[in-house]
Amino acid sequence: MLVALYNPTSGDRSAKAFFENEVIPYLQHANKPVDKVFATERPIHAGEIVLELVQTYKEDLTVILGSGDGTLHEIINHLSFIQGAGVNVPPSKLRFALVPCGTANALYSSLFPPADKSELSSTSYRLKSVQSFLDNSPGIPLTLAITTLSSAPNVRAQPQGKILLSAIVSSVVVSTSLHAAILHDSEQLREEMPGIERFKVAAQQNADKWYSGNAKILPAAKIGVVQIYNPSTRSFEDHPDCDEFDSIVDIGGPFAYFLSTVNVDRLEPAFQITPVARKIVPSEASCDLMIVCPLRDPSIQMDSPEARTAFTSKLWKVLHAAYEDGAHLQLRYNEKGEVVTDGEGPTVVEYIRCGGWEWLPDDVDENAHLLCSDGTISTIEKGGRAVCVAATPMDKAGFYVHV
Ligand SMILES: Nc1ncnc2c1ncn2[C@@H]1O[C@H](COP(=O)(O)OP(=O)(O)OP(=O)(O)O)[C@@H](O)[C@H]1O
Repeated sequence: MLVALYNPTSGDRSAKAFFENEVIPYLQHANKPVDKVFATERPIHAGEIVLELVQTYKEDLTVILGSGDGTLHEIINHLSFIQGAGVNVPPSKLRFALVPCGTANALYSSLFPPADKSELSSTSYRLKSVQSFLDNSPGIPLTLAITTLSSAPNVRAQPQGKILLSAIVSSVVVSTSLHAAILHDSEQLREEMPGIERFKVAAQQNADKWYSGNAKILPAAKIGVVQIYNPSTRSFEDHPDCDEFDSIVDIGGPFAYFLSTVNVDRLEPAFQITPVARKIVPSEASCDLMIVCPLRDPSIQMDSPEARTAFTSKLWKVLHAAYEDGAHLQLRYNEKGEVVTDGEGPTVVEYIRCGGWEWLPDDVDENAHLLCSDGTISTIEKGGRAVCVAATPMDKAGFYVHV
């Protein structure tokens, strides 16, 4: 069963025209006509359509999906939680050929890195995953990041307790701190600013915020240690705080940036925030974690309003460098705390490869309670925490993308 499914409201709303004029005729010419075409009519609809198809056609289903990352996120979550509690990834393989129709298309542009900006709008570029499907590529399984939000321990102890755990499955990004704050605030601005300028305004609103909490970094199962990227050798090493007796790494805040990805090295075609993710391919399900802790800056001794203001320009340097082929990993502090591209000073960014992580926001810092999962914002309860774990797809199950 071959179906085309598109979200007509994704990105610049051109999915319908692109499917009618390009995708469907292309498949027809290749002697693989689609059996059915679906357009989503509302949020969650994509998940409902695919669930019904999976129940009927099981293994024998390929979806040509025209959307951004958000629609894929909805499908994955709808299928994963259909039994109410716990994660229940579909028991069979579900195959997708992706057609980028969204605003950012993080997954597509990571799997098919564009040579330059002009390539993004070319039909042949947008049909690369469809072409892989036609070429009978087996597809690659998506690693899933499963994030569980839990209540405070005292709430958990109450006998009449309500639902205490909720989980979200991501195939692109899970973040807290600045990235989550920008996604949260930009959503509130959507009405008055429909274009991408709302992200810039949200970034300005949050420019000098730090986020208080603690993180525990967990090793991937087979490697058994947390790994940290060394930009000098351009390779991963065992994290120095990790040994055979304690494989968990504790990182104390405050944090300016805390973002983890699976499957992708970028969140937009040029914004390579976890650039090593696809250069050094992980050998098992792992998250690539990009952290900026301002107190690594030798010129900052303590958290103060002046220190936060002074740090803003350094954080922008990091984020701008991510647009230059992921050059932020090479940035270091000199003795004066200036951000430089040479020397032996501490790296501005900590780039970690791990099996997962736990985020414990400080009760008093409301901003640290926001969590972004593929663009969806959740709030961690006071006293609660978020635990994110990368999951290995089983042999004959999971979500596959033609690449
Ligand atoms: N017919 C519809 N009307 C309104 N919203 C819809 C409809 N169909 C789907 N949606 C919603 O649109 C949201 C955004 O879709 P999608 O992620 O595909 O595009 P995008 O946000 O432009 O791209 P990206 O995630 O790559 O930035 C989805 O989360 C879904 O809930």
